[in-house]
Amino acid sequence: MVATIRYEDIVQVPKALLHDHLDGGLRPATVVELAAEAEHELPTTDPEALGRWFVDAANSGSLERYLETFAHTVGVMQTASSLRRVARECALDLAGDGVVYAEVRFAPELHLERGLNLDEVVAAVIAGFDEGSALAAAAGTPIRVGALLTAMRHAARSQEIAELAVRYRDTGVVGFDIAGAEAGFPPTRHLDAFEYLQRENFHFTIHAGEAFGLPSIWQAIQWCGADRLGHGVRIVDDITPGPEPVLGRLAAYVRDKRIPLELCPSSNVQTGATPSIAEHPIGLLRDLRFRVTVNTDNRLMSGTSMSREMALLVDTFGYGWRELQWLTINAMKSAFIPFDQRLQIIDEVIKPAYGRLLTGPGRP
Ligand SMILES: O=c1[nH]cnc2c1ncn2[C@@H]1O[C@H](CO)[C@@H](O)[C@H]1O
Ligand SMILES: [Zn+2]
Repeated sequence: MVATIRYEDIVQVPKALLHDHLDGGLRPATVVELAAEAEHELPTTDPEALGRWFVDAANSGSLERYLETFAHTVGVMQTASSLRRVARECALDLAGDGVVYAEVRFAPELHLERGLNLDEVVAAVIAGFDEGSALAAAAGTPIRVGALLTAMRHAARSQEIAELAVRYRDTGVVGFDIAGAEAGFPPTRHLDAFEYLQRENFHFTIHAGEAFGLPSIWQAIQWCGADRLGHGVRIVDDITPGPEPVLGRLAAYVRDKRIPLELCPSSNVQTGATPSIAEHPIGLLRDLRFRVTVNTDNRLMSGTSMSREMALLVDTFGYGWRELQWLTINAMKSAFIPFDQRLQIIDEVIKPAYGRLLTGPGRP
């Protein structure tokens, strides 16, 4: 089955992406140019070497050290024009990689160092997504990009960011998230924000079960009411392996309620959440039919793309088009846009394209 899937075909086929950080996806050349404008000092100003530096530095085995690399992206995203450019290029790069639907997240509170206010940050990013999407459509690779506003879990601005997200819900923001170091910063610190979002009938995901285990996932779901789990990969700690794996109560709840797991294979290896792609629990979680999705997390820090993450799964687990379609439909079902719009993308874009690959000449 592996031989029947070519990388170019993976790029062509429509993909949906739910977990991608704006400040983790800059083009290395853009970091270099923006750093020169901002007088921000980089480890190197050669774009190729810089791209390698990000991947090497992020290969630390620790989420905290992985997150240190963001100083060089957030540092050059402090003006409306730089934010707009980065967002425009993000939409274009995702569309060029065959992503038809993306939710891209960023933390407005990290972009206030040079005088922007929170609203200006959000407006600049949304303008960039809109520009990039219009250019992508003109180039024949249409994409829809929604923003998720992230609050940093070690900080104390989550209520404010949640209100900001709701304010922009009809103009490009589709949900809310918390991110940052997980150990020591439980999601319940931000309970007020989550309760506010629930009262507003808004959507949110929570980074949980990446650098910390089951208590974090349990709080995210049972205390905070998360719609989805950012990573959630440590849910396997509640599954006893064997020929007939046994699910604990939390794992059973997550599967029974179809709570989407935003798995990010390459990122999980870099932060030490799993030793290798081959040992990544995505194989087990798929076999057990959890609502698994595959994502990039930070394309710059992982030197990756949606197509590359899928190709890794094809190479490692022998996935074919059927599995890639399942992952894509899972992601689209789990998106934060209205149900009818999700269905439309599934029925009119995703299924026809995979259908052709599943039945085409030489295909299984
Ligand atoms: O995998 C991750 N886990 C937790 N936090 C992350 C991850 N990737 C990025 N960020 C954090 O999210 C902020 C907003 O995008 C980034 O600046 C980074 O600090
Ligand atoms: Zn993330």
